[in-house]
Amino acid sequence: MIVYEVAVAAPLFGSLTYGQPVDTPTPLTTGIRVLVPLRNRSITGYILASVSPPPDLPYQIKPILERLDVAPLFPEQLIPFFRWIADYYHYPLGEVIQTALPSGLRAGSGYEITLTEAGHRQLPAALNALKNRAAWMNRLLEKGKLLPGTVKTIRRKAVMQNLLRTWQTAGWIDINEVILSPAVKEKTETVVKLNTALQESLSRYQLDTKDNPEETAVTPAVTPEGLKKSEIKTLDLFFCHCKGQPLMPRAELIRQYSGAGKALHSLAKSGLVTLEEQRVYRDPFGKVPPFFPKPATLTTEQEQVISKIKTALDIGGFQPFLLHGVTGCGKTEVYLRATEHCLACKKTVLVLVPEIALSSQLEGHFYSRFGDTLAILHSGISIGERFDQWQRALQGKVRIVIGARSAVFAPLATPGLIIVDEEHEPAYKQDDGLRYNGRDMAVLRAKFADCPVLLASATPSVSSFYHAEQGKYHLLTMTKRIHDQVMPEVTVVDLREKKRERKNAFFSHQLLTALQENLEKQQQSLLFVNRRGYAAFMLCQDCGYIIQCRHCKVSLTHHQGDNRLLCHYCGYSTTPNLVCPDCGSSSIVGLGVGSERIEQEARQLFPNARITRLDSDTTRDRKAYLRILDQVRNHEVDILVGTQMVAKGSISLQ
Ligand SMILES: Nc1ncnc2c1ncn2[C@@H]1O[C@H](COP(=O)(O)OP(=O)(O)OP(=O)(O)O)[C@@H](O)[C@H]1O
Repeated sequence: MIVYEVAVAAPLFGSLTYGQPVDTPTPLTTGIRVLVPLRNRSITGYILASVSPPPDLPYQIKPILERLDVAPLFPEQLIPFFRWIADYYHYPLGEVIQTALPSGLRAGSGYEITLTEAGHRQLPAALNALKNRAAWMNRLLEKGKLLPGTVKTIRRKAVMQNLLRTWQTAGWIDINEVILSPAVKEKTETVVKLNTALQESLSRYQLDTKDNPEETAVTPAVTPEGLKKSEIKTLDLFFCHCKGQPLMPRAELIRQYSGAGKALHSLAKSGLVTLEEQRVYRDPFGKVPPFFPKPATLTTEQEQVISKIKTALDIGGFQPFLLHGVTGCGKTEVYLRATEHCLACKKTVLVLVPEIALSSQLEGHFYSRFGDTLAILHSGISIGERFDQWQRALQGKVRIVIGARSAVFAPLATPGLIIVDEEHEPAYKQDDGLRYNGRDMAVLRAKFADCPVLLASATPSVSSFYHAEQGKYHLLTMTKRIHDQVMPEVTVVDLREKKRERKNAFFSHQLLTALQENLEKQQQSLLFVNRRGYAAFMLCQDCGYIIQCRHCKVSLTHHQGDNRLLCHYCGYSTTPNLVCPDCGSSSIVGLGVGSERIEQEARQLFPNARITRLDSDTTRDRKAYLRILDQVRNHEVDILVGTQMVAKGSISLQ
């Protein structure tokens, strides 16, 4: 008998043992999801291994209820990594795996209620006798069925559960367990495929149009006899737009010519084309990232550092490096050359960035150098896109994965190099659920994958620097900026001085003059504020109470655009029109400054300037972020106001 070690997605430490599903004779593979019984529920589990059952078990092994995947969702090599994390962070193993996988993959079970023959006859009378009749009861009578979503809500109340049980015992309803499908599914599209004869015609057509580029229509030799005008036009479009490929998406043809749908249907009927469903990957790039050329030469420091990393890659094995390089010394080029070397050795590369803003910049660099052999994994892309990117990495269709901290779980079987950019960033720490540190997990993953790991920063974290000093990490140093650029001049202005003479509380004279000069010279300016929102906190003017989050007890930030007070810690929000919970006064004012406020003030001070704000409020999705970057690049912005997103080197001003 085959039995499996299964990690269930429930707060249980360790794993459980289940038997082969009753109706599936073939053995199951490691890394797939299954539905298993646990107490009185069915939940998702992940197969970790097939094991032989110990003899004389004092209990009976329950069989797996259902296999949920055909192919594994993660490579087997990741399992020891998951086990280590579960052990180290004292977190249930199945939930570690659940955290690692892209969201939307969770399947589960629910209950469906159907009305029986007896129920049809007797329930109406029983309902008439009820004092309060709920809406779902009428629906059950009308439709004869209640779906899992509704049943879940009804069963939340114990009294309703009892009522349902009574009806079930009376034989009026059946309550059946059903499998709920996961939120994300593979996306497919219909593609049109030419038959063999038309494929030959396509090759001839290409030869003809090569000699005679004016030729656009399908030649008579190509066109089979007796076709309708619409069919000829559709084939014509196919030949012109298929880029030499014998298949193209049906939707694209319909976009070009609305009659193509009907024509393709009849062409398929006569066997000239076939219509097939094909898997497509949702495009997270939205648009092609900007191109960054490869520098002709490397600086001496870059050469020295790259040579050390290349040696480590050639020798193989786990080697942690800490690259301490001043800002603008060309660390990105080090990543790119190391990646190039790693790919040449037929290995894969994992690159971690602390936040989405930075990932776009790096993506551009990697995309320029390596094309679309690259997957991106972070919360800035939709769950569907993330699922697709995960699948591409898993199936070996990409060789490089770039992403935020959760990308440390990327399903690359054997990464040859792991890079952690801005390794000091606190954003690598996950603050809820599995509270892991992405940077530390990257080092650990490299240890499991037996490959070098490169942590890089202009301001390394104290712990990494200490490890380097202790000789645990190899320290690589870059002290010179590219083209010997000087560091920017920094002036500290005490805003308390000459407070009364200033036009605005937040802008010093020096800042106003510098902004005015930049505008006159048609140069761009960047205003960094380390906090989003309008007012950093709300103060009761009568008793001095500061409005706090009811869950976290941190001060709430006023967001004027959304007209809400928001907790930046847990996301709790409330109306700004409130009275002081301490003294009941309604004189509450917003104090402290956020990016929204600075943007508003800057607009008042410089009404003719083009001002844009870049923070997580204005860039809720990645496309909005890329749009603002484009505006800055195209000099459509004079003053850019933003939070730490703007301070990360991904913005180059003119
Ligand atoms: N060998 C080189 N020759 C010419 N230009 C280079 C070279 N290497 C890098 N650059 C350019 O120098 C600039 C700064 O490099 P990069 O952004 O990689 O610095 P960094 O060390 O990553 O800085 P930060 O710490 O701010 O992220 C970029 O515009 C990059 O294209």
